[in-house]
Amino acid sequence: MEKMAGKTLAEKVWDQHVVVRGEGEGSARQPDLIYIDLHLVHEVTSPQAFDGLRLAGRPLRRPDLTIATEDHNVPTVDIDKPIADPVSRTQVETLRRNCEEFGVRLYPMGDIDQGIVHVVGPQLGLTQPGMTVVCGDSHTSTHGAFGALAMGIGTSEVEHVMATQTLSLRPFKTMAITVDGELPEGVTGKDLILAVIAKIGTGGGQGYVLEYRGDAIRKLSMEARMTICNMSIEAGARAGMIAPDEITYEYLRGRPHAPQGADWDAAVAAWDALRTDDDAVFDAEVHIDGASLTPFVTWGTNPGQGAPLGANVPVPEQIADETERVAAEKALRYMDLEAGMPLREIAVDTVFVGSCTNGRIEDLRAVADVLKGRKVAEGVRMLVVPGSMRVRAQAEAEGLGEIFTAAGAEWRQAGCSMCLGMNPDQLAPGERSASTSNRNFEGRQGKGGRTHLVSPAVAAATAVRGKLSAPADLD
Ligand SMILES: CC(C)[C@H](C(=O)O)[C@@H](O)C(=O)O
Ligand code: SF4
Repeated sequence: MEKMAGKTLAEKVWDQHVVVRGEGEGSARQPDLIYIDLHLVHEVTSPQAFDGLRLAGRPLRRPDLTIATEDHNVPTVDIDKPIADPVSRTQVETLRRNCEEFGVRLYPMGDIDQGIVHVVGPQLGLTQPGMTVVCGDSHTSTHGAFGALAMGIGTSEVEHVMATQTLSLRPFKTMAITVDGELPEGVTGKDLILAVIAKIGTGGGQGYVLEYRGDAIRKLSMEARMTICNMSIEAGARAGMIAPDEITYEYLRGRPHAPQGADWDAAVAAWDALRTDDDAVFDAEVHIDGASLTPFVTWGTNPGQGAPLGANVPVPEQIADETERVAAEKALRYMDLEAGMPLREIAVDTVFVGSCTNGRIEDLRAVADVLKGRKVAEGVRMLVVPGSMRVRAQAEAEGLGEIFTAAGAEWRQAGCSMCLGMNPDQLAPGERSASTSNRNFEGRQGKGGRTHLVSPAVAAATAVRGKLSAPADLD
């Protein structure tokens, strides 16, 4: 980052936030102290941090830049009743007490602004281009879709940010992921990011901030951009970013926390200047031909074990790399899949639409488009879970809720839900899902559960056919 050439988007945002530059050069350079513009908080990773402040007798440095919501542990039905599970109830009650004591704005269950932390920030216009955003949550990378430098942090760092509004961070490397050409019809941001992770691997982004660029990215909606940045962490990256443009501004304009009037114009001028300079040099570059992509699904137990829906489950003996071969064998055993079988023949018993990856309004519209006039296959349970209560309200206003219910899906309240097994929405041992979430690790959606990561359109078509499918596979 000491280059004389132009700067990348990530470097510009970083430079604008350096409070104290670390001493030394090159690999010996000490971390920089970075100012944090927005700190998002949820019930899972905040209790110890608040305890730490309390023990040290310190106040929260900037309550006005801190915002909390309840998401991981909340049930998505009967939310007017006390949470039945004692662990979840304690988590949520602790967050409420802490927020009250330290003066943090909190969106509790039942509030119109409650929802998954990474859906709530953008929807309120809290997440803005050029900001540094942190949260004790790995999928904070979502906010990079706005041209923010957004990173997941650990609990001790959460405490540091609470106490000082700064964070000690090591400089990163930069990687450009350029997607040129036009995405074929039916290919979404989710398919694109699953293909990227399959290509570079779950460790491919380690130490890097990824910048997604190219024609195909420029044409994507904010929702799709968020899906892509969200899963940067699944490639091991520190963050993912997309330069702000008219689509970003259109999304932000008029949101409750977006700048207004003359402030808006000044903000847009500053945001325009954040783009990567033409002469900037990335530490690594990856190119993807957007036109070559098709709907993409995972067959294994990490997000990099994916393939085009039209392909077959891999045959481990044919995988040259030994580590990958052993991983594939293990994954197929856990997933109970036959090597070489067509992915389209994999039958599921559960379909989950939701999460911070794909629980936004555009995702729900895509699902409704497929489900309209159709039925969820017999024996398949389908959950549609909005990422926030506002997303739910909008979906209701657009008549989507009725479409889901008429098709036989369960239309729920907002939360992380079946993305992870921290609330009542879980897979039973041996159950198999098509899920729009971001992680397919062993037991992620419930002990012994098996997960195939898919796009919302594929999730909906799979619900109708009962086997992994794209909308084009339906009559
Ligand atoms: C609970 C939280 C710490 C975790 C994360 O950091 O990502 C969760 O959101 C997840 O998706 O696994
Ligand atoms: S929806 Fe899933 S990935 Fe996103 S914050 Fe919640 S648990 Fe983590």
